[in-house]
Amino acid sequence: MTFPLLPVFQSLESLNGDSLSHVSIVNHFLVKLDDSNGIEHLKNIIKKLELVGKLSLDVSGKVSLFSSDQIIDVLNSGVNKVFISSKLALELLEVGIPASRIVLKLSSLSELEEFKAYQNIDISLPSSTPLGDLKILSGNGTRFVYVTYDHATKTELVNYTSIAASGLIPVINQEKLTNDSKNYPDLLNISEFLLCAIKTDRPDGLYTSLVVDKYDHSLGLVYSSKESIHEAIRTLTGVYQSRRHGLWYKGATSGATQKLLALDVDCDSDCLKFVVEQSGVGFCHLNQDSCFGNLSGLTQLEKTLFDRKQNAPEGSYTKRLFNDSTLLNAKIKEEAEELTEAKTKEEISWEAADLIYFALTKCIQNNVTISDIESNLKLKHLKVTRRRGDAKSKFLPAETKKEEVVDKNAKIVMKRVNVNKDSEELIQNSLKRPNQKTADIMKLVLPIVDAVKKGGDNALIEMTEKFDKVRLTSPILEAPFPPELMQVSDEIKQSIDLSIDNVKKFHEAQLQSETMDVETCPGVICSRFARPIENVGLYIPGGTAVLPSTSLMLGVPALVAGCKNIIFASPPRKDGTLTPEVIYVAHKVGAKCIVLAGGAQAVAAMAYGTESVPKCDKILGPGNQFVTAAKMYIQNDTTALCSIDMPAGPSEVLVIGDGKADPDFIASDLLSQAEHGVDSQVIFIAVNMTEKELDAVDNAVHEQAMALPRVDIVRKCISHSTTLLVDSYEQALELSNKYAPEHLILQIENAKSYVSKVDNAGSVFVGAYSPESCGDYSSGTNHTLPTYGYARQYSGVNTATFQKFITSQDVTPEGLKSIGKAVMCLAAVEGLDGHRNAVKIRMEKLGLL
Ligand SMILES: NC(=O)c1ccc[n+]([C@@H]2O[C@H](COP(=O)([O-])OP(=O)(O)OC[C@H]3O[C@@H](n4cnc5c(N)ncnc54)[C@H](O)[C@@H]3O)[C@@H](O)[C@H]2O)c1
Ligand SMILES: N[C@H](CO)Cc1c[nH]c[nH+]1
Ligand SMILES: [Zn+2]
Repeated sequence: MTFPLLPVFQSLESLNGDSLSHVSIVNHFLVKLDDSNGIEHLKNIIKKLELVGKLSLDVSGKVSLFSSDQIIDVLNSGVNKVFISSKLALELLEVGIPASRIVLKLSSLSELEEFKAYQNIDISLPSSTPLGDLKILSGNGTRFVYVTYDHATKTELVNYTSIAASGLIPVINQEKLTNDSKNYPDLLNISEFLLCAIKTDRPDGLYTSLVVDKYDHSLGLVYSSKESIHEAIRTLTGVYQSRRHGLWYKGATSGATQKLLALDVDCDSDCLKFVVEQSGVGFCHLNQDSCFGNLSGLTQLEKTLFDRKQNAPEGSYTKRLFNDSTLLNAKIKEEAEELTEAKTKEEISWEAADLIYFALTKCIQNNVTISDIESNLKLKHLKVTRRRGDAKSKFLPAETKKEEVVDKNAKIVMKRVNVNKDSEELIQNSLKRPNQKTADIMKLVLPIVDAVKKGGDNALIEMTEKFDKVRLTSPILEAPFPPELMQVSDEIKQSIDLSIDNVKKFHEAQLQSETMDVETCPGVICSRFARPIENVGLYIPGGTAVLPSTSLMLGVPALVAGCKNIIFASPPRKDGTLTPEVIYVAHKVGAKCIVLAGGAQAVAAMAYGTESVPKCDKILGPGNQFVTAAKMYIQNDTTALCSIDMPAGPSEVLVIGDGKADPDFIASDLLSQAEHGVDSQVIFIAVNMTEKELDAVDNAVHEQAMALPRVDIVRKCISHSTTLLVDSYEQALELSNKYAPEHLILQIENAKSYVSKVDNAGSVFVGAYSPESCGDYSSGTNHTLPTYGYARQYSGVNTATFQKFITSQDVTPEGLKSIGKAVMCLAAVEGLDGHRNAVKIRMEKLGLL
């Protein structure tokens, strides 16, 4: 039940804090709106006066000017019910608006015929309707009797109250109502309506009354009399009837007064509910919040937090949170993540409690109360149309992200940008790599790394089952590798052998095995010598394509450098095996074992070591975003004590071509990298090319792409790839140097002469017959190269990547004579006398001072 009276405001303008105060305890109101222009104003009023769920709207006036969309909009904004004509009601019911949010404003009972199916629908009728007719209406909905008579006098009260006594709710102009008939004797007293709607079977004629706070927590049980009800409503405070002491103004002596917020009647009208705001020590005479003890749970937490905000001693953690928003936000994120990972009932409730604590601390920090939160919940509950509720893409695991629909017949074409005509912004945007979302990926990767760090082999096996869909019994394959696992055809063997030979030759040539000695001054010999890194972990990608070539690009230089333990890692196939070519290369380079795992879990296993995976000192090799993020993470974790080669992410190529270049060659080079992955990028810089020549390249790209088995990947990659038109080779190289591509292909006249102009690139392919594929496999250069613009500061993998360089010096007495005084002087400048002494002592003994 609700209060047996519905005050109506005749216009939005008449609805404000003052006009609400005398009817406030009724707690539900109706406002008339004749014009849809007022909707935005209405929304503001609901927010400002905190009327979510308390305000109903009568839009049936004159000719109704509201569309069903506008009605849905107001219902979504926190309006409780709409009083509407039967025509609009039918429209809304048909689109699925719940009947409970509609009040049919009928002009005659016959209109009800069409609503037979809605037994519970609320209706409102003019006061001219005979009471008898209203009472015999079937269905359980609320029956409102809309009293349009504006000049109500005390004499009409009899009719209104008889309506209330019949369980019907009179709708009355709020201007005719008062809560204080002592001062306004001509107006209708709200308490009269309540009194004729309630009953009691108690011999003393009192009404049982429940007292609750604004969260509906019971504070205690009391009794009301007609007089105490009048007084409570008049004074808007807690006034009851004490069975021993008569009229009881709560708090009159103790000071623990109550503000009366609302009054309600129970389902069979024999119990009242007083909603109050209690001040002072509490409701109970034992100085506790409630007669049933003190409050607990969220309300208690809210109270404690408010208290801490005012009075917390220094050193209180909650106080620290209030003062440090960065810490508080971080804790909220941390707890939210932990809740997402919790599995058991105990874990979930534990983590949820933590999250609620930190979330509520943020609320109290900003003076947001539980009641404000509840009012938002109420608003959401009142919405009749819902968002789909999908999570933002950044919070979804990569594998659950929805695939966009693509037209498989559409032309695969790179967009064109004219560097001399188009805007700088367009040019820069076309050179942006697809977003790597490192921070988001990191969130997915950290739990994986942590699990393997803590759980070792078991965690590794579990992660492999989760991400690579195969359950292994052991996560490694140890050397010597069984010959049956590395069966490859002779042709493949010869190709691998040839490639290994060339890569070996090129990397051996880079080996700095000689000690470098330099006599910087007479008697001062400085040296540098290389040592191999002892334990190296080589990651060989195997997600979208198995890349045995990467195993030789990493394994061969490791062998050349003399690394003691070469560990391979690569994701297993669904049957748990590994591609035999990778095992063959592992065998050729003398790898100690192969970790049968991919992604972040493989990186973690090699960085921290597990029961069976040896801990590595450096992890090298390309991989997808998970691999790269895990590498970035472990290199910064001092507990891993592990370095990495570089961020080698999605492959990319930049081709500079001119009108003399073969369009098929250009297209084939672009596509060879586009097929690596959807996050790869290919750029074509066309120097002085005609429209016809450009079209020829575009057509070749489309035709060749359509014939590739990985056309779907290519299509996505090409969608974020661009052809840039420039006027000169210099302009082309300037752009390329800015982009710093992993691979740079020069398909231009006199290509060789432009190599000296290259400042930033992973590897350069010179002239028409140097496709990038040669460098990927067999020419001898390394294909593990810096991507994403890191070619500005990183080199590709080379022999030195597997070495560290140690310096040494041999200073003779003559040498000390040469540099001793300079050392002493600089040590003194730095105030480091110990340093100075170490030279001074020697020089004195040598008689040099
Ligand atoms: N820059 C270079 O030198 C170079 C060389 C070769 C390859 N590449 C690049 O390496 C990349 C290889 O990527 P790939 O995916 O084919 O193979 P990958 O081996 O790097 O990654 C596959 C692994 O990712 C993990 N994974 C997949 N989905 C996951 C998820 N949702 N959450 C956590 N982990 C998940 C799985 O464990 C899987 O084993 C490509 O982008 C390619 O362009 C770069
Ligand atoms: N182009 C890749 C490096 O970005 C390497 C590779 C391996 N297999 C084929 N291509
Ligand atoms: Zn490649």
